[in-house]
Parts: sequence; structure tokens; C-alpha cells
Amino acid sequence: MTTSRIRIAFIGGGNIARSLIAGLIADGHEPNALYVVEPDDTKRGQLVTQFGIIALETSADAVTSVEVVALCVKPLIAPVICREFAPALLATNAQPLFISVMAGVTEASIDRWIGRPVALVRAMPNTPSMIQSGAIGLHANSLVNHYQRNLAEEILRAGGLTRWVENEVDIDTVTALSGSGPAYFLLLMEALEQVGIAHGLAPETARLLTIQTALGAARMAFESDESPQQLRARVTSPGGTTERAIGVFEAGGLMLLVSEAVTAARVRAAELSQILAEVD
Ligand SMILES: NC(=O)C1=CN([C@@H]2O[C@H](COP(=O)(O)OP(=O)(O)OC[C@H]3O[C@@H](n4cnc5c(N)ncnc54)[C@H](O)[C@@H]3O)[C@@H](O)[C@H]2O)C=CC1
Ligand SMILES: O=C(O)[C@@H]1CCC=N1
Repeated sequence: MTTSRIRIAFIGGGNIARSLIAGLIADGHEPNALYVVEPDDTKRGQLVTQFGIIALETSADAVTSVEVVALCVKPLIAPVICREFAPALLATNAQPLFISVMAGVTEASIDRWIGRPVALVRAMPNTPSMIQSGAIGLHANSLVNHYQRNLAEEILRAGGLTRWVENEVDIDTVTALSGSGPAYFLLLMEALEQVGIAHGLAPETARLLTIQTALGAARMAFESDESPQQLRARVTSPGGTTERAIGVFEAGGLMLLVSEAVTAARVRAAELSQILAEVD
């Protein structure tokens, strides 16, 4: 079977599922091989009408009839849906690959809620996945075979760039770095925009110059063989304006502040995993 005909069921048809579905269809996946279980009538109707995918009544229908099940509900719903489809899964020989995008939900928790170990890939996407520009960390448990690993990567690539991590705990670091990361860059953009306005630029001008600068810096870093540090050195003329500004950032402890912020996010990711692991 070609990959574009692989049957994939999305449990939860919200933001992340919609972005993956849009990306898969743009990549040539057959809409009639994509399924969604979504209790919200409006969201479900939009997915069916816009993409031509198929709505299923229950998650039990999904897990017993497809090759890949993508768990795309909010973390607190995870125990509910795992328990919902577990009897149907356990009653058949179905061995679908599970892909979970749920933040803070560990592989062990999913196995426990289902009642047996399953082949599972944990994925940590970020919001730019909605425009196929996401950064997505992946971890596979030991039951995922080579074919399923490639399949998971191909599916998640519909949302953007994918990178595998060695250990499940690394997903907490991915969460803190790229999962939350868009907010860090957007915060810096907010600050630049505000200071531009404070110094007299028209709001629209301050915003557009900020956004284009962020986009240009990111594209330059992505397309160049040079490191961000080397590229930064090339903007920084000796005795010039950038050098003065960077000096202020360094004196204010920016590097340490970033390190503390990302470490705090990582600690919170681990805390959330622990809290969810205690849910029966
Ligand atoms: N939005 C983000 O930046 C990121 C989100 N994630 C993870 O992705 C997951 C989904 O997030 P979003 O798509 O933003 O949430 P969302 O709220 O847009 O989508 C969740 C969907 O699940 C549906 N749902 C609720 N109960 C259900 C049930 N029993 N069966 C089937 N569907 C049900 C809801 O109606 C909703 O449409 C979350 O677990 C989140 O942790 C991960 C990384 C980043
Ligand atoms: O802020 C959060 O907890 C989630 C995880 C990564 C992005 N949003």
C-alpha cells in the first residue's frame, strides 16, 4: 500500500489535527483514507466539508479499522479516550501505530490507560505547524518498528521539520525549547514593536519591520551554513549600533535569563507529566 493510502484516524479534530490533515492533503494524501472522531458538530462538519475526510462515530470504530491513530485531544481528556477505545482494541487483533501529540502525557500513562503496551510515537509539535512551518520533536517506544517509524515521520512532516530524540525525557526539553518557543520569539517581537512605537514609528511600520526582521533572521539562519553566532557577528560592526545594543543585552544577563526560562519550562513539563501519570 502506498503511504498516501494509509488509513489514519485523528481522535480530536482541533487545531493540531486540522494542521496535520491540511498538510497531509497538500502532500497528496487521499482524503478518503483520513478519518476524524470529533464531538463538536461544527468542527467535525468543517473538516468533512473542507477536506473531504470521513467522520467516525466513536474512537472504538477508529482504532479497529486504521493503520495509524493520532491522539490529538487535550491532555486531561487522554485517560477518558484511552479507556473509551481500549475494550475494542483489546477484543481484536488490531495493532495500529499510535501517535500522541499530547503535551505531558507519557508513554507509560497511555499504556496503563489502554491496559497493554502499544506501538507509540510521542510527537511535540508547535503552533507554526498550522502553516506547515512547525518544529516537531519525535520519540518512538520500543514497540515501534522501522516501517512505523518512517510512517510517523512522514505524517508529522506534514506539519513542518521533524527531529527524533533518543530518550522520552528529551521530549520535555523539546517542549521547553520549540513547543513553547514560538512564544519566546513573539515576546521579543512584542518588545521590539513597542520600543519602535515609543521612539516615534507608526504602529504599522514598527510591526511590519519587526516581523520582516524576525523572518529574515530566521531564513538567513536556516539557509546559511554559518551558525547564528557567526551571522550575528556579521551584523555587528565594531563601534557600531548593534555592538552597543548587544552590550546592553549581555550586561542584563540575557543568556542566563534565557537559560533559566527554558529550564523552568522543562521543569514544568516534567511536573505536568507527573500530575497526569497519577490520574487513574
Ligand atoms: N497548540 C499547541 O501549541 C500545541 C498543542 N499540543 C497538544 O496537542 C493536543 C491538541 O491541542 P489542540 O489541537 O490545540 O487542542 P484543541 O482544543 O484545538 O483540539 C482538541 C479537540 O479534541 C476534541 N475532543 C474533546 N473530547 C473528545 C473526545 N472524547 N473524543 C474526541 N475528540 C474530543 C475537542 O472538541 C477539540 O476539537 C493537546 O494535547 C496539546 O497538548 C502539543 C504541542 C503544541
Ligand atoms: O504551554 C504549553 O503547556 C503547551 C506545550 C507546548 C506549547 N504549549
